[in-house]
Amino acid sequence: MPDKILPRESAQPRTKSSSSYCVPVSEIITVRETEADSRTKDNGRWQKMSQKATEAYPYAFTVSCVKRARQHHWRCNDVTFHCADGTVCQQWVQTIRDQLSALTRRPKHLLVYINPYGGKQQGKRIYEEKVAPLFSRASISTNVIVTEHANHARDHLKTDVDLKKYDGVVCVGGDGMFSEIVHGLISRTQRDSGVEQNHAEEKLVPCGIRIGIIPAGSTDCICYATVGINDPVTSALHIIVGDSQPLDVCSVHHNNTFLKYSVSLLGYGFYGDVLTDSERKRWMGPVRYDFSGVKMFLTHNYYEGTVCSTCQHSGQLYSGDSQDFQMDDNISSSEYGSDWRMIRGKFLAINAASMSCACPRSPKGLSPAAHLADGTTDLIIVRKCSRINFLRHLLRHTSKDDQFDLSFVEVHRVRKFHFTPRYCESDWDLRQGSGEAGPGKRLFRRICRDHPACGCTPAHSNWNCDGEILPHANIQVGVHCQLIQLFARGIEEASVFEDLGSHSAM
Ligand SMILES: CCCCCCCCCCCCC/C=C/[C@@H](O)[C@H](CO)NC(=O)CCCCCCCCCCCCCCC
Ligand SMILES: Nc1ncnc2c1ncn2[C@@H]1O[C@H](COP(=O)(O)OP(=O)(O)OP(=O)(O)O)[C@@H](O)[C@H]1O
Ligand SMILES: [Ca+2]
Repeated sequence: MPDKILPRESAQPRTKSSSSYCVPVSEIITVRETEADSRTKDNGRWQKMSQKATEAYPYAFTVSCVKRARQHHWRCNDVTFHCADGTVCQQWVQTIRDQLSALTRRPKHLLVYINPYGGKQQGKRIYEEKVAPLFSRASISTNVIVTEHANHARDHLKTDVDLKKYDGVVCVGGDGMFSEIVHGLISRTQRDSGVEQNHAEEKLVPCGIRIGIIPAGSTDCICYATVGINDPVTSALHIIVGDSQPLDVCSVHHNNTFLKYSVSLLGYGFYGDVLTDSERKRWMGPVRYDFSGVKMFLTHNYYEGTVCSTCQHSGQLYSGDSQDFQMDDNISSSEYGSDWRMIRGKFLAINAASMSCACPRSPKGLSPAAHLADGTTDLIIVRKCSRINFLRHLLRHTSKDDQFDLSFVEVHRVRKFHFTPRYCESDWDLRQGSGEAGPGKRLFRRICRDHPACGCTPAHSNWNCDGEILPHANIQVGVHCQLIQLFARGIEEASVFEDLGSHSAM
């Protein structure tokens, strides 16, 4: 490597001294020859070089690289290096370009879908102003499609696209838009491999193409939980450097019919009701969730039914870290066999979190220790309790206190679960031996369900499946380990932000 090179002093914290600057090649976005001007823009600030120095080092090149900022934000930082010799300068630029082209995990061609109506309806502007210029600097070519209706992206991916032309699919929008991409790609992959999605026990084939998310939604919990922040520039940079993060996907079936896939939250009761109520208030934007959240908190609906879950996988006993979680005394050998745990009762919420579900409302999320890619989902069961106790549980999502350390909350790390609402359980009353709800009472419950104005608690809620309402309460869920890959790397440790000198390459 050429040795006569003088970096501009920059405000980058990684600078070890005024004459050395370390950047891992894997974090370089691009390099270009620049005018050796006495005024150089480094780190967004104009810096002046002395006349003498400019004369001694008349050649320059600029490296654009990742710079870490607070709270997991990434930014693109320009550092200009000055050389005495033009050939040396060119050699540097060529060497860096060669090193960059040897990075095979970086995408070159991307298919981008923009939802112009997600979140605060800023998707198009965010992409054009913040993301497209970065992709173009990184020499990534794009095919951009602005969606015209719901499920446009999903159906396009399912049937029309030649996926071989692309190294990744990017969505600009929220969790709902991401869900469209996931459904399109998984369905396409299964169809191409001859796998029948309607069979709940079928092993699904992993998708071969990575997905990027540019956050422009209302919750953006997938971005928050896999990158650490919902910031468009940060996500664009993770795509450019070619990060990979596998993700588990839950399949949801009703009898032997496929309903949906879920990657973040499957929530019955409270989160199902919040979503159902908030869909009618879409015009409010992201604040609709807070409005409906308060309303459903005050309504305090509870639902009866049975949850059966297992942490076994393909006939082998699961030996993961489920002992981290408190176990309950509901363990029973049920009709499913002794490996299944059956929990019956009245619930305020049944939540399956396949990732932490961290979001701006709850930076630690619904299940702070959930794994992104271990083939399990965290089943959180909140039994019927007083409003004040439920509020204690909710409030703990926003503080350091453990939201599971309450007598009416339990959590199990599972690979499969089924839920049957009470009104679907034909033999419930026989098993209870109470005769409490005979045919007359059942008819009454049906009338109540059909006429909510009577004021009693409704018989069933809806499932919130990653922000989409599911029409069936009775569902079977299985986790498919690492079915998809994201352009992300999981949440970086704080130490990465403090000291980067150890993996330098220049
Ligand atoms: C007192 C403050 C308590 C704050 C408790 C905050 C807990 C928040 C947990 C958020 C979990 C988000 C899970 C992500 C799910 C996504 O797949 C999905 C699609 O984007 N988003 C939603 O369904 C959107 C779901 C949005 C749910 C918002 C719930 C807001 C609850 C507010 C309750 C207030 C009670 C106040 C009583 C006076
Ligand atoms: N052109 C479009 N017109 C109407 N709806 C669309 C269009 N494109 C996509 N959608 C649908 O809009 C819904 C919401 O989009 P998105 O997830 O991007 O935003 P959000 O719901 O505000 O955010 P979040 O999911 O993070 O809460 C998705 O379910 C998606 O299917
Ligand atoms: Ca998981």
